[in-house]
Amino acid sequence: MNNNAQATPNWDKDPVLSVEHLTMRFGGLVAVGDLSFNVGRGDITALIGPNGAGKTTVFNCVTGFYKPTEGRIVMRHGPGRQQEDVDALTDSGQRWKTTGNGAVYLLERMPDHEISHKAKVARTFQNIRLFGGMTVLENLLVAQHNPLMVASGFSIGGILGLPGYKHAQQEAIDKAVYWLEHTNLVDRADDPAADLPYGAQRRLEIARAMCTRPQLLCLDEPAAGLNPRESAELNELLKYIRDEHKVSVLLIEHDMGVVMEISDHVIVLDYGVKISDGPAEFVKNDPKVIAAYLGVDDEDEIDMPEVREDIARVSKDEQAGDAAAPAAKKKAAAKKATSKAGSTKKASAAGASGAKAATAKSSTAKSSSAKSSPKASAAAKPAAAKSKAAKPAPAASEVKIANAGDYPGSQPHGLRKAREGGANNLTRVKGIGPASEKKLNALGVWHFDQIAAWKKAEVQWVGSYLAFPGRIEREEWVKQARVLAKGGETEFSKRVDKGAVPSSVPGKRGAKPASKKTTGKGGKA
Ligand SMILES: Nc1ncnc2c1ncn2[C@@H]1O[C@H](COP(=O)(O)OP(=O)(O)OP(=O)(O)O)[C@@H](O)[C@H]1O
Repeated sequence: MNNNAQATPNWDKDPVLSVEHLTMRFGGLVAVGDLSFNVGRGDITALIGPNGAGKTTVFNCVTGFYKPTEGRIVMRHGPGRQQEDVDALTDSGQRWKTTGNGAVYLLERMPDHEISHKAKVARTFQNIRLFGGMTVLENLLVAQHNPLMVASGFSIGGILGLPGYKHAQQEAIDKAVYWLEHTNLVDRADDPAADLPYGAQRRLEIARAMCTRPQLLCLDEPAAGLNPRESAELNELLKYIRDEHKVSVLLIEHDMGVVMEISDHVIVLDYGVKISDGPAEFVKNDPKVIAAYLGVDDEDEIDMPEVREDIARVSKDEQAGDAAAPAAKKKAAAKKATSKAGSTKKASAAGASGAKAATAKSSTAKSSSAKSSPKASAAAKPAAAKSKAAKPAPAASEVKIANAGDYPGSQPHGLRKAREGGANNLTRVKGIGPASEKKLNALGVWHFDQIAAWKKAEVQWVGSYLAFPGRIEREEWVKQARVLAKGGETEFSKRVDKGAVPSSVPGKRGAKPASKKTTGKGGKA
C-alpha cells in the first residue's frame, strides 16, 4: 500500500498492530527502550537495524515469548484505531474485547498460544523450527491442530469419524495443499521436512504460519541464507500474501534488497531506540539511518543537511577569523604595549594597587606576589603572558551552534580549528563512525581529550545533537577517549588501525589533517 507524503500514512490511520512505549530490560541491559510504532493493516512493514538493535526482542514481546517490562501492544481485528475500545479494554484489566468493528487484543497480557490462536499473530524464527522428522504436509496439518481439535470435539468426533470432523480435516488438507502450491513445495509434500534444501525450509515455515490463518505474519529474517533467485521468489510470495490474502506482514530483515523492494513501511532501530520510521524511500535517504546502519563507502557521499549547515557556519567563522587575525594581532599588540607602559608607570607611582589594576585585564593566573611589590609585579608579567599563550583558544574561538538550546544539557567546548598536529581520528572511538565524526568536527570537537573532558551535561547534549540519546554512555565514548588521549589503544582502535573497520582515516592511528576532507594520511596519536 503506498502512502503519499501529505496524507496520514496507512499505519497511523489503520494500524493492525500498535507497539506503545515498549521497554524490555534484561537485568541492567535495556534491549528495547520506550519504543512506539504502528504496523499498517495490509502493509509489509520491515523492522531493520544493526545486530543487537533489539529487533528480535520486539518480536518476542509481540508474540508473547517475552513479557515486556513496560508498554502496551495492541492488536486489532477490524478497521480503524478503535481507540475507545482499546482504552476501555486497558482499564478493564481483560486481555481482549469484541467491538463493533471486530476485536481488540492487548498482547502484553496474553500467553503466546492465545496470541497465535486468538489474536491471530503467526511467526517464523531466525533459526528454522520445523518438525524435521515429519513430512512437509504433516508440518502444515500440525499447524492446524487447534481447529481440528475443536471440530473433533477434542478427540471423540475424530475417533468416531463424525462428518463435522471429516469436513474440518478435508479443509485442513486443502489449505495445506494450497500453501504448498504457492510456496512451490507441492512436489515435496511427502518428504521429511529436514530433507528440504534451506530455502525450501524457509518457505515451508511461511506456509506453516499461513495455515494458521493469521491477520499478522511476523517473519524473523526470512531471506537469511537465500540465494538471489530464492530471495526474488520470497519477495513475490510476500507480496502475494499481502495483496491476495490481505495479511499484514512484519518482517525483520538484514537483506536491504528485500526490504527496500517490498516494504511499504520501514522502522529502524538502533540500540533499542527508534531512529527512523517512514516509507522505504524516506528511510533509505534518512541521514540518521545512513550514519547508524546503512553505511557509506565514501564520507563525501554523506548528505546531511543539518551537518552541512553547521560545517558551512564553522568554515565561514574560520575564514572570518583568519581574515581578521593579522589586524587583530596588531591591535592587540599596540594595546598591550600601551597597557604595559601605563602599568609600569602606574606601578612605580602607586605601588601594589597600580600593579593589580594593570595586570587584571591580561590574565587570570596572577601571582599574589605581584600585589606585594612593583619589582615582583614586573617579574610576574612575562610569566603571566606565557601562561596565557599556552592556554587553549579563548571563548572567541568557540563554535556556537545556532540551535544549541534545542538540545538538553550543555554544548561542549569546541575549537574552531584542530590544534597543531591535526585532528585525531575520532572514528577510533567505537561508536563514532565517519558521519558522526563529521558532525563532531562541525561542533569544534577534533581531539580525544576534548571528548575525554565531557561531563554528563555535555554527553547528554551531544547524544541529543547526534540523535542517538543514551548511546554515548552505552558505548562509553568518554572512557575510550581517555585511553586514546593518553596514547593508549582499545580493542576497537586496534581494529580501526588495522583497517578492519571503516574509518575516516583507514589503517592510521590518531591524528589526521584538520581539513574537513579526511582523505589524507594520518599522523601519530
Ligand atoms: N534473553 C535475553 N537475555 C539477556 N539479554 C538478551 C536476551 N535477548 C536479547 N538480549 C540482548 O538484547 C539486545 C538486543 O538483542 P536482539 O536479539 O533483540 O537484537 P537483534 O536486533 O534481533 O539482533 P540480530 O540482528 O543480531 O538478531 C542484545 O544486546 C542482546 O544480547
